[in-house]
Amino acid sequence: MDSTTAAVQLRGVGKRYGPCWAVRDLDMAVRSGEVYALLGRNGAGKTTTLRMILGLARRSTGEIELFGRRLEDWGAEVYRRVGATVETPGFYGNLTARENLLHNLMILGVPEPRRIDEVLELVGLRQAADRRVREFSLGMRQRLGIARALLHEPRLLILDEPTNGLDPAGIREVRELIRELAAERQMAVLLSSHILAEVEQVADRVGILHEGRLVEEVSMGELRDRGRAYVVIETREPEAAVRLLEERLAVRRYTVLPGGTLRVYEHVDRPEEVARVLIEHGLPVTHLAVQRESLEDHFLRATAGMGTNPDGRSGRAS
Ligand SMILES: Nc1ncnc2c1ncn2[C@@H]1O[C@H](COP(=O)(O)OP(=O)(O)OP(=O)(O)O)[C@@H](O)[C@H]1O
Repeated sequence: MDSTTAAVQLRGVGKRYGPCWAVRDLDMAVRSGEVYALLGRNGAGKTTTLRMILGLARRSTGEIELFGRRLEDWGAEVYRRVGATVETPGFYGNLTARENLLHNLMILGVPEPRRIDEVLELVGLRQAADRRVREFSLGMRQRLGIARALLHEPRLLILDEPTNGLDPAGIREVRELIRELAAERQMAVLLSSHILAEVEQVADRVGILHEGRLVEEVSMGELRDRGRAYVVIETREPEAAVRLLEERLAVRRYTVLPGGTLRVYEHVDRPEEVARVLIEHGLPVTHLAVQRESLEDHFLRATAGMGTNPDGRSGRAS
């Protein structure tokens, strides 16, 4: 595999259950050293996508390649390269963490018990190695699940909702672990989540999945560096404000959000000019500031058809 080959590549992948498409026309790729998050509401098709990649669900259309080779052309050895927490069985509560992992090592046919200490260290559970799993908190179990997925040193890690049910400290630990695996071990990490704030902090790239389709792909680096700036204006008379800005400042690119908040994608370097025009004409402005588009903006626009106000009125930016 050369450095440009994706760890996982999907082309036109779809899954139909009866008349309904759970996933449709999905094109995406994850490379080594990259954390890619599939973000979507419940039922968007995230788990179905991960299951197809793992060969747990048969796809209806398209091609999936792992490390440059079609999924069908791989034998069982592909599972030496892939670790996952999708549909994995639970742990034996009356066994210790170490005993559980030893059991998994035997199933995997990896004759290296040393590896258990390494992965427990990696996920921060070394001290708890000899405690019974039934005494573990949810966060510890989640990390133990990731440890199990790492036992055979996979190059691609697939995590379904890895921070589900964790408290803030647990979320941070799992997030740091994921970042470390990608940055320091050059692993490709593909995860699913419905929690925007989480994804924003862990992913390099985010694919927004909505009703089975990938509606937008956002690079977090780009978003941080060059997020599109706009002037946000709150006024009780948004329609009048729009008319004024069109007339006086020749504003063309704007959006009126449901609720009346106005976003103007021009004059971001001169917001005082915008304020002056509105105030001079007696328009009551309660808030005016320059902001940048966040992942939340992208998500809302991509999944809720945001960009037009309830009357469908908007400028070119929407
Ligand atoms: N075995 C199945 N039979 C029929 N429909 C299914 C099956 N599995 C999933 N679906 C449907 O496919 C769609 C996508 O489900 P999927 O579980 O992939 O979504 P998700 O984004 O992972 O959501 P969640 O976070 O709620 O699991 C849903 O409408 C779901 O009802």
